[in-house]
Amino acid sequence: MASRVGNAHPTIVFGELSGKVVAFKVGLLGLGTVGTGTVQLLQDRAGRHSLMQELEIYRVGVRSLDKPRAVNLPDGILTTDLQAIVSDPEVEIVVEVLGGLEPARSLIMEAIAHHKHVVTANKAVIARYGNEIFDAANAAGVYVMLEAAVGGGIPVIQPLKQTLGVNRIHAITGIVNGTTNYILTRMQAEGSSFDDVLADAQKLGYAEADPTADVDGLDAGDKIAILASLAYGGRIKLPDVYCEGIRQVSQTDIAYAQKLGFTIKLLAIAQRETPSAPSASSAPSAPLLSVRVHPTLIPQSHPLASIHGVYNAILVEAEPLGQVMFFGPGAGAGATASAVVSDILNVAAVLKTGHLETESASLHPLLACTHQDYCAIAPMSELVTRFYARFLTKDHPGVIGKLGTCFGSHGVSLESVVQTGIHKHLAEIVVVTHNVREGDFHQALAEIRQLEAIDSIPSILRVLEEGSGE
Ligand SMILES: NC(=O)C1=CN([C@@H]2O[C@H](COP(=O)(O)OP(=O)(O)OC[C@H]3O[C@@H](n4cnc5c(N)ncnc54)[C@H](OP(=O)(O)O)[C@@H]3O)[C@@H](O)[C@H]2O)C=CC1
Ligand SMILES: N[C@@H](CC=O)C(=O)O
Ligand code: NA
Repeated sequence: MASRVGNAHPTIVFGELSGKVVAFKVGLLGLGTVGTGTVQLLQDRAGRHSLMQELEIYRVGVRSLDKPRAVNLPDGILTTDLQAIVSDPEVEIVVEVLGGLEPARSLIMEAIAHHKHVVTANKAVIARYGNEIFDAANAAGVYVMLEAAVGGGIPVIQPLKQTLGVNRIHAITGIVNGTTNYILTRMQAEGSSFDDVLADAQKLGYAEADPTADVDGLDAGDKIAILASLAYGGRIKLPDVYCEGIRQVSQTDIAYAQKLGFTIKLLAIAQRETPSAPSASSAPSAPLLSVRVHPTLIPQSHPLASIHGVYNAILVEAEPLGQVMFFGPGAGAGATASAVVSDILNVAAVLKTGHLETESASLHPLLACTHQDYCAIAPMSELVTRFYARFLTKDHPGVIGKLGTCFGSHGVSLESVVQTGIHKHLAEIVVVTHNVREGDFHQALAEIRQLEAIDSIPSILRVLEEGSGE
């Protein structure tokens, strides 16, 4: 019998024993969109990596045994006792695809306590409880893998941990939420209403159980926190991540953006605010980061402007590599299952080497997450970006001049000013600024709001800063 680090339970033997292939037993928690895709992939192995032959779906935990399922499982596999799965001595790898915070978090912690390796697609849990989960996993000598948690099927977590690890990352700019990209794409292409398109995204299995997480930018916030943590080698406090969703993006702004040569995307951005070259002291200091999610006007020529529908893309700017963009389906059963099963395979591959079987074994440094320190996040007021703002004003002579004066007195320089006509006795004026400190822009707006001629400011959106990723 093989034994693993610190495992109090009798353990299964990996690989071949007396000529008989012994499988890695997988305990799957959840059989919804991603769980079903995972089972389908594990049951259809021909033509895929040969190590998949050694993965066995041992138990599948669900809420209801009566629900019709799209997959056939042998009797006795399906159970509502998820607790029993994470503590079963036979189970080697626990796959958590339940979603939500609880019981997902507790089950992951319990699986780790029972020395199971964990594969999860749950960015909400990892972004909030990554600290306790990775501390526990490192202490227990087990892996927690999360490729499916960001960008669905797109390989981006493993590249950040491995192939990109030798680079200094300047910025990550991503479309990382399939639901909102699908909504924005259809609103822009067809003029469809927000609510109708959201309902379609839910039917297609893209949206979270509570789609608020998608629409309000929180899902993208969780994902960029995870990416930033990997790229900058430190933990991220989730409340420091600024999140603004797409509810306020209107057809009017979509039309203006198009006229001005932009497209509107929900971007998740992590970038260094301090120079990336180390100082003469050579001691690596934690970089000051900007980590944020907001709808953004991006030039139609930008590589992210052509990412449509449920597709995601993550543009990484790195030194010495330069720009690299990861692109692919960011949600959906098959795509996400591809990431889940590749994580299972990675764990199985390490286990097959027998690497963890001795007491002195340590986790593979390119698969484990071992950060201890926190990254410093700059306040949004310090962000330097461009802005788009739409004003409704009384049709008085000299209004544009007054707007210009207020902006000018706060150092806000305007790139363009457009007035298209009168709506219900009000003039509509749209301005796009050059790069400006966000705090200065808001001070100018506070002054503008006091102007007698201003009726309202229905939209304020950020515009991708000049020189960013183009
Ligand atoms: N959908 C997607 O495209 C993607 C999803 N993800 C992530 O994957 C995870 C799963 O998402 P998805 O498959 O869409 O979710 P679903 O809602 O489709 O499926 C959830 C599954 O978990 C089971 N479940 C939920 N809560 C419990 C509980 N308390 N006890 C027992 N079983 C429970 C459900 O059981 P039952 O079937 O009996 O109701 C269901 O099988 C989430 O973390 C999500 O963020 C990541 C990338 C893409
Ligand atoms: N709800 C998420 C699913 C994948 O993470 C999305 O729409 O991107
Ligand atoms: Na991924």
